[in-house]
Amino acid sequence: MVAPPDNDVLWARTLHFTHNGSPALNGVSLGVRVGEILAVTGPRGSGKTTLLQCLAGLLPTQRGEVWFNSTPVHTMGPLTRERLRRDRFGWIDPAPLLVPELNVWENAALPLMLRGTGRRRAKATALEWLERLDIGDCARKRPYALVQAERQRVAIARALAPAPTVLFADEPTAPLHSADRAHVLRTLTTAARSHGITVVLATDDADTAALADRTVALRDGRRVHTVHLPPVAETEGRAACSLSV
Ligand SMILES: Nc1ncnc2c1ncn2[C@@H]1O[C@H](COP(=O)(O)OP(=O)(O)OP(=O)(O)O)[C@@H](O)[C@H]1O
Repeated sequence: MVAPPDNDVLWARTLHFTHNGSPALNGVSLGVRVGEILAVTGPRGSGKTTLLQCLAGLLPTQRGEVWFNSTPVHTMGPLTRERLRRDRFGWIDPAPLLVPELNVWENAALPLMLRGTGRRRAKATALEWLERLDIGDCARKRPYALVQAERQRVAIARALAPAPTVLFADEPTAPLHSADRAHVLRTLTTAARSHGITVVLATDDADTAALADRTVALRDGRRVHTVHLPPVAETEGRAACSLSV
């Protein structure tokens, strides 16, 4: 086993993953640098969610290696992976999963309290994040009283509140209206940059990927190389458009 480069917080080598016989990842290798926002793009079914779940230790590695800060994740047992996720990682699902019995601030404060932060401090931090995501007014409501887009903001606040080392965001703005999307994404990326949080973001939306520092594209469980065209002057762009038409 060769340890990953020092400036990579996460590193995967030739990852393969099969869901009940159906292949999802087919030899994916990648490194995620400390503090970067990395977009994982690709069409539906290309393996984005599976890749994030393997990197986050949610799925056990079947073949290949995953390293976090020079520690092998692929050799960890379920309990060690669970502790790693609790203490170092944050996760945002495409649909918000909140605890129905807890109110909004309690939901947002939950990961902090699970890490051992006292209730008062956890509440104050959760409230700050809820304010940043424009959902502070709902702090005492229960999840059922919120619309889906508000619940997703709570889920994002909950993921950011403990300032995880790595935040995995799987289509985090999927339930939001396009008007809300840009604001929530900008809040997420600004917060990540100011707190030095590394973000791995799965998306099939080009506008969302454009906010990342770097993009890794998947197709049928493999990495594919994308060509980045240099920006062209508006007139040249128009000429190219009309030519292609
Ligand atoms: N629990 C599962 N059981 C069986 N097959 C699965 C399961 N999860 C994913 N797959 C299959 O694995 C492949 C990769 O799925 P994955 O969800 O990782 O891709 P994705 O790019 O995130 O797609 P989407 O954008 O639809 O979530 C697909 O063919 C999918 O049908």
